[in-house]
Amino acid sequence: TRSTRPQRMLKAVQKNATKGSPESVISAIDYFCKHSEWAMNVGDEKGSILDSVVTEVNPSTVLELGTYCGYSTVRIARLLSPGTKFITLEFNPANVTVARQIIAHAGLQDKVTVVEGSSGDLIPQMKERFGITTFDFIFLDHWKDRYLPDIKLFEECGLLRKGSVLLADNVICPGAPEYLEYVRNSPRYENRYYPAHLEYTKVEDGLEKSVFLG
Ligand SMILES: Cc1cc(-c2n[nH]c(CCNC(=O)c3cc(-c4ccc(F)cc4)cc(O)c3O)n2)ccn1
Ligand SMILES: [Mg+2]
Repeated sequence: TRSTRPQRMLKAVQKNATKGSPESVISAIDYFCKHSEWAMNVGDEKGSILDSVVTEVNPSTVLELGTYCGYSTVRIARLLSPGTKFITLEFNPANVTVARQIIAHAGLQDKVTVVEGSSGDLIPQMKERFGITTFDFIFLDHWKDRYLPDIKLFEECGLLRKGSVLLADNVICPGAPEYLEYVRNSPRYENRYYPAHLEYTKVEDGLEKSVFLG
């Protein structure tokens, strides 16, 4: 049967990227998405903003929602200090398989744990299953209608501390209007919007950074 887009992306990484080089994996995926097939990776423009925020926060605990093929997972993991606890959640089991192979090609398999499942089920399990107390950095890049319920879940589960940084992809396209309204009207968050474009296109999109004030 016909291969899937993530499987074709993995083949492109295995063919074109140097094993053990995160930068070459990132470049190979961006090349594939620009010249072969569009795919919903955060991309190079928004990826550079992600890089700058991760570097600024220098987190000890990281959660990514929405692994997809592991592109942003590789971008984040390559910047983390040794000993950082990094967990990424992916709903689609076929994508989990592809992501683990792309992350391994980058040589970053020991830096991150890829967990299959839905955010609503897994967030309440973070403390008991992974020994997390709070997250220093959270990258929201999963189903856009889950951004709002999941930030409320983080608050309810006591997974945020004063200074925790949340960075949300796609707040314009596909959009997360209820999430934006919540964080921008809540006295408990300090927000900054980073204008950009939908990955590999000229369509308007952006990232919203929200710092939890406790
Ligand atoms: C509930 C739950 C869910 C998950 C989960 N795992 N994997 C994902 C991926 C979600 N990502 C997207 O849907 C997404 C879509 C577009 C897009 C698509 C089509 C267009 F025309 C324009 C833009 C662009 C993007 O940048 C995106 O990130 N979610 C993991 C855990 N729990
Ligand atoms: Mg996204």
